Amino acid sequence: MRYLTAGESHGPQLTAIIEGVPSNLPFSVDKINEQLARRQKGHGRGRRMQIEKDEVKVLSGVRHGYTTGAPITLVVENKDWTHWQGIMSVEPVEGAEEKRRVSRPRPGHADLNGAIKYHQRDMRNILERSSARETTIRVAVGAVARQLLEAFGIRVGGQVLQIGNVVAKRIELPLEELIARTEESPVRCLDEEAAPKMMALIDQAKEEGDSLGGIVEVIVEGVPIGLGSHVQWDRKLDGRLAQAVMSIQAFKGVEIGIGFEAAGRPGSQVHDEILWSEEKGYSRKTNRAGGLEGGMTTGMPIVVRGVMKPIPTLYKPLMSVDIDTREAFSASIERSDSCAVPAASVVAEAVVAWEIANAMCEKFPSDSLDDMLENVKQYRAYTEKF
Ligand SMILES: Cc1cc2nc3c(=O)[nH]c(=O)nc-3n(C[C@H](O)[C@H](O)[C@H](O)COP(=O)(O)O)c2cc1C
Ligand SMILES: C=C(O[C@@H]1CC(C(=O)O)=C[C@@H](OP(=O)(O)O)[C@H]1O)C(=O)O
Repeated sequence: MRYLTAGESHGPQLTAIIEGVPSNLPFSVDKINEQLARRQKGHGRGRRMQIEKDEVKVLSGVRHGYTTGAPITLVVENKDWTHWQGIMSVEPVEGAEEKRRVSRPRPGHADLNGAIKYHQRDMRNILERSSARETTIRVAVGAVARQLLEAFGIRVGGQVLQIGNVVAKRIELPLEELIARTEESPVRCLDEEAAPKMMALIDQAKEEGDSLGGIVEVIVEGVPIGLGSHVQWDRKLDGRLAQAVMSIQAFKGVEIGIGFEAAGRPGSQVHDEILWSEEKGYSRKTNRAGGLEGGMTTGMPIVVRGVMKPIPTLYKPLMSVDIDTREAFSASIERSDSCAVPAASVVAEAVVAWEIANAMCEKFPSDSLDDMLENVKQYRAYTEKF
């Protein structure tokens, strides 16, 4: 499978075309909207989230509730566009190019590098596309991937493990329960002591005109052994997951399993001993590898974490240089999120779901769900007996 997204933050809509989704997959628009709504929640978001109410339109590739195998087109409209029509107009509009022109690059954003690279003197032409508004449509794409994974009993959940300097206890629960409980938390955190502290810290940062980042974790359960491959660098599933998570706006680090902690531990406390039983076949005593060895799934839960930097737009302004005058200025802003870690955890789940669904389609014949179900069933029986 593959997909592309298009659309600007304040343009009329975001669009994705997904190619290669197996035919005959039961397809629910409501399930996509559920994921879009999850992404819009979370303590610390700015005024834009009060304007938007993200809902998907499906324009192709689905008929009478099932995929047909043809490319699927997803669209989410930007409600804010009504306020930006002239400024974002495709056709020239008199005077509009000067209105909301951006000549002052924001530190921590794509503005300056993009302007230089693409020969733009109005940095709006960069920021409109680099904005994390684009994560909306990636969550919609991920929601399609989730529906494919569901057909094989593969579930994806996640939690927030850190916001600013508040570190949560990592609580292990059956995945269904974890998914239900994180929905109840405005910061998507299961640690009941840490969650209120995270919220208070976000409020404090907002008051002080500052911003916060954090750590999110994604867990995938029910994956067969052997997705991905050790034979070529770009087929290694751990590498592909890292790229997917790192591609989320503001993500600066990724780890799988115990990740960075492995550096300080002796090997005896890193590697997972192999077990075999009549009922389960092969498994691991522990899951420090986070479900991946040699670029392939081990059949244990996949555990991926990502670090999000603090939001770069600050009400407490940082210094920059105006590209017209080359004079220093201190940035002024109208609105921004103070913390988007809870929202980003939903985005991380979506991009991970996509990579796993894609790996499933590579491993098994995937023109139709019928082919795929049959093959996965046979393969699972084979791995249990191996
Ligand atoms: C869900 C989400 C919401 C974000 N909201 C904002 C925001 O309101 N203001 C802002 O300056 N950056 C925001 N960002 C981060 C920027 O989009 C990102 O830092 C920027 O595009 C530069 O890219 P880089 O940090 O990946 O290098 C958000 C990121 C995510 C994932
Ligand atoms: C719109 C979304 O996030 C936006 C991401 C973003 C950025 O610079 O990345 C900046 C803000 O947009 P605006 O400048 O319009 O207030 C966020 O609201 C969204 O998540 O749907």
